[in-house]
Amino acid sequence: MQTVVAVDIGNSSIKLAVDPKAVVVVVDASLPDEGRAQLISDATRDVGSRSQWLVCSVDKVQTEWLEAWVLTNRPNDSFHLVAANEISLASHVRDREALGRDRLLASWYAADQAGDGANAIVVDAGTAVTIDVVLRNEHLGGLIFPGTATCLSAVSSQTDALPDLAQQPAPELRTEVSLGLSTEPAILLGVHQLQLFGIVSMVRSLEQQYPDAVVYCCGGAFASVHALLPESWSYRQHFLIDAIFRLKQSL
Ligand SMILES: Nc1ncnc2c1ncn2[C@@H]1O[C@H](COP(=O)(O)OP(=O)(O)OP(=O)(O)O)[C@@H](O)[C@H]1O
Ligand SMILES: CC(C)(CO)[C@@H](O)C(=O)NCCC(=O)O
Repeated sequence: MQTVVAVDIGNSSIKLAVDPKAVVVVVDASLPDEGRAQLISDATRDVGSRSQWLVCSVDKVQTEWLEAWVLTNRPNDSFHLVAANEISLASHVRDREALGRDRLLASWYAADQAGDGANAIVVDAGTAVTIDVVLRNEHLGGLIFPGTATCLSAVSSQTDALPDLAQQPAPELRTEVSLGLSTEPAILLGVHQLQLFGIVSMVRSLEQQYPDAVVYCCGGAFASVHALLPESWSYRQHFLIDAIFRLKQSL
């Protein structure tokens, strides 16, 4: 059987897996070309030729780079970019092509996982955070706002005194709001708690409006805080990768 390499290209990382049960390899998009190429080459070393790369992307430059890498290094493979019309979920958004492919795919998969036409809310906390609502198998629309690292860089570039802490590790968070005792912890706690508590309160409001919605959370920013999410929410670290393997079954 043909191997599928599932690839999720975001603005901060390329994630790929060669099997639904395989470890997902996360390649930092800011690495130099050789570094990214090495990680991708290692991850696909044992994959047979004539594999199909099934790619969901929101970053054109990374996509063109990866496609060129596959063409040069694995010329017998095929490279398929998931198109909006391959995702069978109606959406109320005005321009379906402009809707992030990751949002459309995650919404379709959330509805699939919730099952039986159940309502779903999907939160993807990456470079940008997105929250999308699916009601009775229709995507209603969503929200987009800057993610943690994006906020940390922005608050530094827009001020004179604040350092850029985008590369700093996440502080330990609790269910109550904690205070910082100097500038750096004040910024880190402020931004990380803004993300966590902002997401929780907006999604709780959506849950009131759309009762019985199943909530799915994914994206890099949940890596260190998913234990603090409401218990009924489902944290699925690599939701988009799972969605690509599921989509393959319906193509
Ligand atoms: N261990 C961590 N703890 C907290 N936040 C993290 C951690 N690792 C990554 N992040 C955050 O997650 C972001 C990257 O997440 P991810 O790789 O899911 O983004 P992406 O899919 O490339 O972005 P997008 O889909 O928005 O284009 C980083 O910008 C950073 O804010
Ligand atoms: C918001 C991001 C960056 C999140 O990955 C992506 O979904 C995107 O580039 N969206 C395009 C705009 C939109 O979804 O309306």
